[in-house]
Amino acid sequence: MTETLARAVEATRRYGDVVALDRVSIDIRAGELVGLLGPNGAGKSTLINLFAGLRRPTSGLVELFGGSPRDPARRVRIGTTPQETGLPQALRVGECVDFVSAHYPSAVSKQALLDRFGLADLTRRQIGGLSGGQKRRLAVALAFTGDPRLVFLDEPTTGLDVEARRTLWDGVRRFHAEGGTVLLTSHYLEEIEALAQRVVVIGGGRVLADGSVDDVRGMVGVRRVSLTTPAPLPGGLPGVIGEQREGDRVQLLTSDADELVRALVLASVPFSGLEVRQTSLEEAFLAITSAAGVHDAPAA
Ligand SMILES: Nc1ncnc2c1ncn2[C@@H]1O[C@H](COP(=O)(O)OP(=O)(O)OP(=O)(O)O)[C@@H](O)[C@H]1O
Repeated sequence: MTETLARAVEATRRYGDVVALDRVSIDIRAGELVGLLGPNGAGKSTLINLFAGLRRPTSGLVELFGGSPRDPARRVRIGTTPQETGLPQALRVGECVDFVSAHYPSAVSKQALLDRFGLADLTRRQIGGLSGGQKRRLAVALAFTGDPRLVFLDEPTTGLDVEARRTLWDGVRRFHAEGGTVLLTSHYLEEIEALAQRVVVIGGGRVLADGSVDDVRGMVGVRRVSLTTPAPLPGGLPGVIGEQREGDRVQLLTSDADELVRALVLASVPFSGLEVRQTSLEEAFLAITSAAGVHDAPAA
């Protein structure tokens, strides 16, 4: 059986009256690339902090490599990039990598690391002079310095332009292809779809869905039915949970596409250009979180 690298069993974390995580159970197995998806305040960072040994659960169990996440011998085998990082402004990029490498028994090659994250040209630049996106890429690269088995990335590409985001994705994919395990949070659904094999949807401190990208889409079973009609649509169409019209083009989100199309035909709605397709992960995500009464929408 595949080894479990990180595990939460019925883990709850409170901050005063706030229940940030509510009896969460999840296993992260060796070789997985898991996307953690959820609206603001869902508990994503709290879960990473528990796994990384930065916080303790109020109740329940959290394990890293089969033991306490607070044990330095275990923590040295993980890499993390928190949501916000403070880098030493006066150091050069290369010096910063050397500084972080010195904390690990087996650091990766500096050149290879900087190449992998598109930072090789910046080795001699002072960190204070880097752009926001360059600093973010460095912060993410530093998570990989100590040759970790497991990496936690909390919104790794926030604030990056499309090209920088893709460079970073390539770096993460390479690590994963070489056997590394990754748990990443993201508000970019495109990112989760591009990188993750497994998606855990979390909302209001609870796990709402856990499966492949396709499973999560399928779980809500929502389909998008598009058609062109000049006529107004009759009321009470089966399973419709959303409707948008632009001119004569109508988009319907429905939980039962077959019944909906039958009803349109029976009502003699004059339509053309019928299309039925799977929803995006974003639509599935919104359906899951709204069904669970989690109202915060994900940031764009
Ligand atoms: N140190 C803290 N003290 C008090 N409340 C906290 C603390 N850290 C987190 N919380 C609360 O716990 C809940 C979960 O926060 P968390 O940061 O884990 O969510 P998140 O899913 O990472 O959100 P975001 O997407 O906005 O980063 C929120 O209600 C937050 O306000």
